Amino acid sequence: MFTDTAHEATRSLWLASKHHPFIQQLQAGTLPMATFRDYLIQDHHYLLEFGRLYDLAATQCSRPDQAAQLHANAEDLRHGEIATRETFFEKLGITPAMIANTPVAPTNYAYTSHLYRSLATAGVPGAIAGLLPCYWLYAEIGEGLATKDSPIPIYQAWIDTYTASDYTDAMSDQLALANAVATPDNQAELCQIFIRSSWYELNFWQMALDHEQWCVPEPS
Ligand SMILES: Cc1ncc(C[n+]2csc(CCO)c2C)c(N)n1
Repeated sequence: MFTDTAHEATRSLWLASKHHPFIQQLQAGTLPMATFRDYLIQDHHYLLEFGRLYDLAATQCSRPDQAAQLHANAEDLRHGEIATRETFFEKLGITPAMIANTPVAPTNYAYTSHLYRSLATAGVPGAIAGLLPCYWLYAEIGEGLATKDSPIPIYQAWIDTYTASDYTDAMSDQLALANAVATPDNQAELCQIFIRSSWYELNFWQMALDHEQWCVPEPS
């Protein structure tokens, strides 16, 4: 099955994400709040692209049932993760202007560009394969973090998002969708896309930890 092969191929990358200092410090409560804030702002930009890509993939999908699932995923994302993050922004005093004035960091830009490229080069199955690690890796990270509470309530609230049962239940639908669009002909390409997304996931933690910036301001 595609998802088994892809999971096996990314074992060490996922382990590196699960053990990344960002995650360890989040659980220990030692992650600087400025780093968490930066992560949330970058991730907001990321999640908006994620939703757009689901909608775009849905418009290109020839199977009505799969198109409906992709649209539903986009809606669930907006009502779920994106809405939850709004409450974090309120608690932390992060305003829409602050978000709008923060440029998308290089790794974030490259990651979301990879997702669009996957749709462009490998069609709807490519987009689904590219988006799958985002869902699945966070579920596994949440599972790993569930053993011990973080002493910082907002860090624990972040962790709780990915251990909630409605989130983990939705996982099986995502896995089924990925296996439904994988074929003997596209499986190797989908696996490469999945691996690259997993690699970007790892780099995304490091981007937040480093407060990654462009060397010169973005052209406007
Ligand atoms: C860099 C990054 N990767 C993955 C996720 C997690 N995530 C993104 S979309 C989605 C599905 C619906 O919520 C999930 C779980 C994130 N937040 N940021």
